[in-house]
Amino acid sequence: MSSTGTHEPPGVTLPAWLAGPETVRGLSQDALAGLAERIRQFLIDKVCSTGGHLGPNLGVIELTLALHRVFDSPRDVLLFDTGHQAYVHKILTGRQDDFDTLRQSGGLSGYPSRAESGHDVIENSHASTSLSYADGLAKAFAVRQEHDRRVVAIVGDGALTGGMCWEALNNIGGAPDRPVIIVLNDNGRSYSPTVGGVSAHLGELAGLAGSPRTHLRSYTYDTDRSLFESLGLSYLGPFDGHDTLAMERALRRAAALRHPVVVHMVTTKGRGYQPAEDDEEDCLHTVSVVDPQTGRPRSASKPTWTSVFGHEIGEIGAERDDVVCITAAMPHPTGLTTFAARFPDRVFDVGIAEQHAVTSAAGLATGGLHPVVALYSTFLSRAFDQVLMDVALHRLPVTFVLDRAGVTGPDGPSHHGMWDSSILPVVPGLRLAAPRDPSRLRELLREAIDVTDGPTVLRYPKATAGADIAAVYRVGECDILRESTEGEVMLVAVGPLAEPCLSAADELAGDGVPVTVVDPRWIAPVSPDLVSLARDHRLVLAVEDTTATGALGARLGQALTASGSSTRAATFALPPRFLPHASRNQILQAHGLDAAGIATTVLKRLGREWQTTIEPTEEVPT
Ligand SMILES: Cc1ncc(C[n+]2csc(CCOP(=O)(O)OP(=O)(O)O)c2C)c(N)n1
Ligand SMILES: CC(=O)[C@@H](O)[C@H](O)COP(=O)(O)O
Ligand SMILES: [Mg+2]
Repeated sequence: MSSTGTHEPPGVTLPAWLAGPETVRGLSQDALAGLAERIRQFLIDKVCSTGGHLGPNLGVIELTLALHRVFDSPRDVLLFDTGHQAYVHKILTGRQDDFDTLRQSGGLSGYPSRAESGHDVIENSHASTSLSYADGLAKAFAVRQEHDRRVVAIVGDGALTGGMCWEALNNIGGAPDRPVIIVLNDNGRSYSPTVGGVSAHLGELAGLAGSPRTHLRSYTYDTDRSLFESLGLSYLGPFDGHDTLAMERALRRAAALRHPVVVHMVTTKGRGYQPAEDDEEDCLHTVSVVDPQTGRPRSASKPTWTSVFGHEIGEIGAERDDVVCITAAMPHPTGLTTFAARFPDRVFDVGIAEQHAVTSAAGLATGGLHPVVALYSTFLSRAFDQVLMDVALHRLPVTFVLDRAGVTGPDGPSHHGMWDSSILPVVPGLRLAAPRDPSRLRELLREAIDVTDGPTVLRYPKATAGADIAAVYRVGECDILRESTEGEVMLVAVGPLAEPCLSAADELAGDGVPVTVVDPRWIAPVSPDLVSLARDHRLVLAVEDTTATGALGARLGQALTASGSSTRAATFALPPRFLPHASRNQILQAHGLDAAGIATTVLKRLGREWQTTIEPTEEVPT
């Protein structure tokens, strides 16, 4: 019985015989259509219960069936770009029974996973990589003389706005005898409608420039040259991406060419599920646990770090007409919707193109503006050189706002934003801040946009934004959140981990261990005030939601040693390895970054094996 008193329909099941790709190759067209519809209902039922990428996967049901009927995975290699649209591929490769565990600790990954299946290749969820993998695999098969193996990349129109795709196309098009089959899944959207000249060109090819590609113009590719043909590839299409038979014929034609080829499939994101098709924002790109009747969350969401940023940048935009914003195809997920609505001429969506976003921001700053580049932490990694050389070398005032910093959770190892705090501090002149609460986010954002001689960075997690935590007093840039006069232990609380650090300090005080808790606010470069505060303590532990390698604790230890201090400083952070998916709190607890774990670690570091009275929660596989 559901909370609304109605009877929830029994879970949708799939035929038990659907155990591998070979099981769909003999189906009649009618049976295929029936199976596609059952898969559609299965996805709606399961993903509304677990959360995940609903819209993208509903749009590739018929396409994935056609792929597995024409190609012989895993001998032929199917490469899913970004990988968020590989649920149907997982169903067709024997994993239908695991969907109740989707994106959960120890359960099915939301992306391809080599550990799950030999049919899976690209694990990372970072867009625009599939064509480069395809280029490399095609070269490998040529060198190894495995000429019967086909390389098939499935790339979205959004991913195709990423620069790596064009670097790969340059190579693929330059090798006419090295076949690569590129299946373009064109639904006209990234999250929002895909932007730029590439999208407009695809719209022309599909016959409907600039609008959702729901109908096809008859297009004979011989008459007009597509961009792809200009690069040396063949182009087939456009085809109806929901007509399995038409796509099978197209894919067989493509394979028979024995030449690099783009097969243009026009699909509808969220196909067959009205709440997704009607969702203007992003066609239910990613859903939390939602009501399958409406596609909407069952309970109201609480203010998040993203929403705090989104409101404040809107206020700043009204005060500072030199502030402009850049997004890499993610205006809503990064909180820029309000700013875009209020200042439509001062927000730029550059497509899934983070490297370009950063250097375009350098151009904006050179032109006298103060750009704010809003990205997910994990995606900034691919634009490190642009931050270092195009922004910092020129001492340009660009502010980066990194959402999803630290442990993200269900999206797994390629999404945890656990590298920025170690990579960015090597950039000369760059200043990195980690707000502990909404008030500090607003305060630090304003401090950042007031910096005129170099890059500034803010980082915060994918989480609800907790209550404000007042400082007892401030020393330079550092906030003293709790003071102990005995100078035994100092916790350096980085960002939102201030809250568990204070809880741990309360527990330790009860164990007779006095603890000072300091929030540095700016975590790079290391503040002299922080070094001075640390020198007055015997043990200093920096508690950080990031990889331990090169984190603040390590840099603080270096500074203390350089100052001749005997104070021991250490980092207490995540292990320097890829962490599998689970919830954010499960992962933080599993690595001791909750109050119980922090208290226990302090006692161990002090050589006192006392157990705290806070019971650590259950262990989860890490
Ligand atoms: C480098 C990078 N930047 C941003 C993202 C976030 N992201 C995930 S899916 C997506 C949109 C992908 O659009 P498309 O390739 O057209 O696939 P669709 O969802 O339409 O099937 C974006 C921007 C990402 N995964 N990788
Ligand atoms: C595949 C991808 O990169 C995004 O769709 C991501 O999964 C979204 O993450 P959030 O749900 O945290 O916005
Ligand atoms: Mg798309």
